[in-house]
Amino acid sequence: MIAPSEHPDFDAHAAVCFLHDARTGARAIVALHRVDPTGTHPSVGGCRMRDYETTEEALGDVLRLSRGMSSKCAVTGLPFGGAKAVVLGVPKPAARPCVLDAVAGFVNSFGGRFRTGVDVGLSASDVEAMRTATPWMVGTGLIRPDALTADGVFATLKRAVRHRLGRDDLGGTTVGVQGLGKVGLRLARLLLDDGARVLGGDVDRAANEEAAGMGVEIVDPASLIGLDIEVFAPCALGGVIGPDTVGAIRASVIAGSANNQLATADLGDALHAKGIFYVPDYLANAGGLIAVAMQIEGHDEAWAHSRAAGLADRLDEIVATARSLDISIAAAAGRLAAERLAS
Ligand SMILES: NC(=O)c1ccc[n+]([C@@H]2O[C@H](COP(=O)([O-])OP(=O)(O)OC[C@H]3O[C@@H](n4cnc5c(N)ncnc54)[C@H](O)[C@@H]3O)[C@@H](O)[C@H]2O)c1
Repeated sequence: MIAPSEHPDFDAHAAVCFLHDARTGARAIVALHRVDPTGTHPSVGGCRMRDYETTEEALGDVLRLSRGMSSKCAVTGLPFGGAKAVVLGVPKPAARPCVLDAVAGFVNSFGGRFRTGVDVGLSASDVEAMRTATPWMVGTGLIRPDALTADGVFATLKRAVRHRLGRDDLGGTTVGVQGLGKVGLRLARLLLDDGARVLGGDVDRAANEEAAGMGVEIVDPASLIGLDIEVFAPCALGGVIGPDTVGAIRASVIAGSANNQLATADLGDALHAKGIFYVPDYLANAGGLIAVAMQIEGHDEAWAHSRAAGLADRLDEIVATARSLDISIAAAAGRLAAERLAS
């Protein structure tokens, strides 16, 4: 396997640590992209569990996701460093508690400099189980991160619709939600309540059934990106907008919760050239981070709700920069994040 520093997604990460637990066979990687040198603020990011095909694939995922967390902290003005954990392989149910225990011990070894919580493949009950082995699990406060993530996506999606389509409410707007998990399902509910027509799809049949019961029109999730919809909301996994798919997009707005939606950073400019209003994923989905900040810093619920709603105002600032410099929204957000990280 190549050294982390030679991986194309390595971005001068502060630390990349590997777990290989001999007792359980558990394997995990923690990447700390940026750390607070004063030790005042921890580095934060969720813990993802997936069946990666190779260790390199998992390494690339954790390097990109932790960098995205730093961008998220920067654009939201939160003082944490970006980090992430990935667990390599979904264990059989009988082995799951032991693997979670080993991963929790790994998290513990960072002594609080790394805080983590739920991400794809981990449930709230998994996080509760890990809390028995480490006090550094987050997202267990009064507001669930996935709920606030959906609220933030909804707020930025609506603002993007105002910018691009000139509408203040979603009545009659057609939105396609790809992935109907914790975030996608709640987002679908918010969209329906606002009058949108919601098409959605998930690879999981139970998720589709639950969404259909709410009024979502179920379609093949892979086809969603090319459908004649006005808004595309990717809420499954990353890389959904790639060089091969960008040409097929007919939506005018893209706003969703999935991390790393663009397979490569230059696709933000390609979307802009097509007249597509792309809300940078690390802004749209920053609600989860706000829920975590609320818990770490001891804020109240009103603070968290107002910060999540305020993501739409952050989008306005980014749009103003993009217009004044005649660059894409993705490029303007990238500049803002880079400037804040540098300072
Ligand atoms: N939960 C949070 O607080 C949070 C915060 C920020 C970003 N995100 C990101 O948002 C996305 C969704 O998070 P979540 O918490 O809802 O996860 P989740 O695991 O609850 O839901 C993901 C859903 O996507 C489905 N899926 C997987 N592959 C798919 C495919 N190819 N096509 C369609 N559906 C597919 C899964 O079956 C699942 O139902 C992830 O990318 C996650 O990293 C989540």
